[in-house]
Amino acid sequence: MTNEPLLCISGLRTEFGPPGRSFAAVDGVDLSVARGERVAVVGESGSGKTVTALSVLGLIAETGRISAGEILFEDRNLLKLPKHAMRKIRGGEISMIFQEPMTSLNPVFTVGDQVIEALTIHQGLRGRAARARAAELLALVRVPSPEKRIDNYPHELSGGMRQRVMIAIALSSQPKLLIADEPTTALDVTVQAQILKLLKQLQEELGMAVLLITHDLGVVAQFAERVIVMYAGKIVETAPVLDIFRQPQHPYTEGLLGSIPPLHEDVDELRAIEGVVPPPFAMPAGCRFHPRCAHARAACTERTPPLMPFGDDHKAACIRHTGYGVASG
Ligand SMILES: Nc1ncnc2c1ncn2[C@@H]1O[C@H](COP(=O)(O)OP(=O)(O)OP(=O)(O)O)[C@@H](O)[C@H]1O
Repeated sequence: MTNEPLLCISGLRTEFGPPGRSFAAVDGVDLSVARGERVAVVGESGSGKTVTALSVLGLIAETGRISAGEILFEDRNLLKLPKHAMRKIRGGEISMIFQEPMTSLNPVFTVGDQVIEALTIHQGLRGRAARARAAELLALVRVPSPEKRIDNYPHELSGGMRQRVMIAIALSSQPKLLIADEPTTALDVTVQAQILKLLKQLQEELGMAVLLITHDLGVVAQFAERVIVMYAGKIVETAPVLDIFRQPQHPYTEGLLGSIPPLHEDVDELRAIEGVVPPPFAMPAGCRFHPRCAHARAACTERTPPLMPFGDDHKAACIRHTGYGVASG
């Protein structure tokens, strides 16, 4: 990994709903990914992880819009690019994989056809050269007997194999950044671990950066170098992966850690955080986590805490450690 930024998001605000009655699903997010870095964005359902990723990819639904912020990819501001230039970057320099490989693959074409189609679009490859490269890509993602598997239809493959094919398609353009949104959630635990291991190996072999989105801190531990914790449309903590597990600073991060099942213990009940993420149209004032937070005081209901430093590359948006004194924003 180098420290040179590849993706740099600042002040991102993404809204949905009609003008005048819109609400922000992502509100003031600053996030960067360095070349060759593995970053995970973690948070419960509804915290704005997917909307952040879709904002980068220029794939926000028509009912939504990016109303503030900048998204720099290398030296290009993606929010200012013409549509055709953005289409070239998406699936090209920035690739993505999603949760459900069965719905992403077309059931009426062989997996080979689908890898070849991606190679034709992004690399201009056709015919025998495209087929040979498709087989190479299947081998790269460790699909056994790629020469045979290339002629299989998606339903002839297991869920894990289908996700490998999706990864092969995503890699066909030799992306600089791979965005993986819950790539292992639909898979059983053993296959999940294999896919995460594969993604990590590929990231190291190919040197691309990976932004992985997950609600699962177990996945974060297996994969990430740096972690971004999101809650209710905002980043509440960001730190190197070990710091997140050893010295979490935000009560929300502590809550997420409390809901990981211990590896070698039988537990009757996981300590999930009580309550749910508020919907974007009903955000509480002040710290958005305060209604669910055991440490909340009056100050927490009044002002939104900014991200404050807690050591090298470690920031959290909580005023608990300041004696509830420092709050701005
Ligand atoms: N097209 C849309 N129209 C209206 N609201 C939306 C739209 N897409 C997302 N939202 C809202 O934005 C908020 C953030 O959603 P997002 O999908 O980013 O959360 P997430 O953290 O990725 O959770 P999940 O893991 O469930 O996808 C949610 O409250 C969601 O309902």
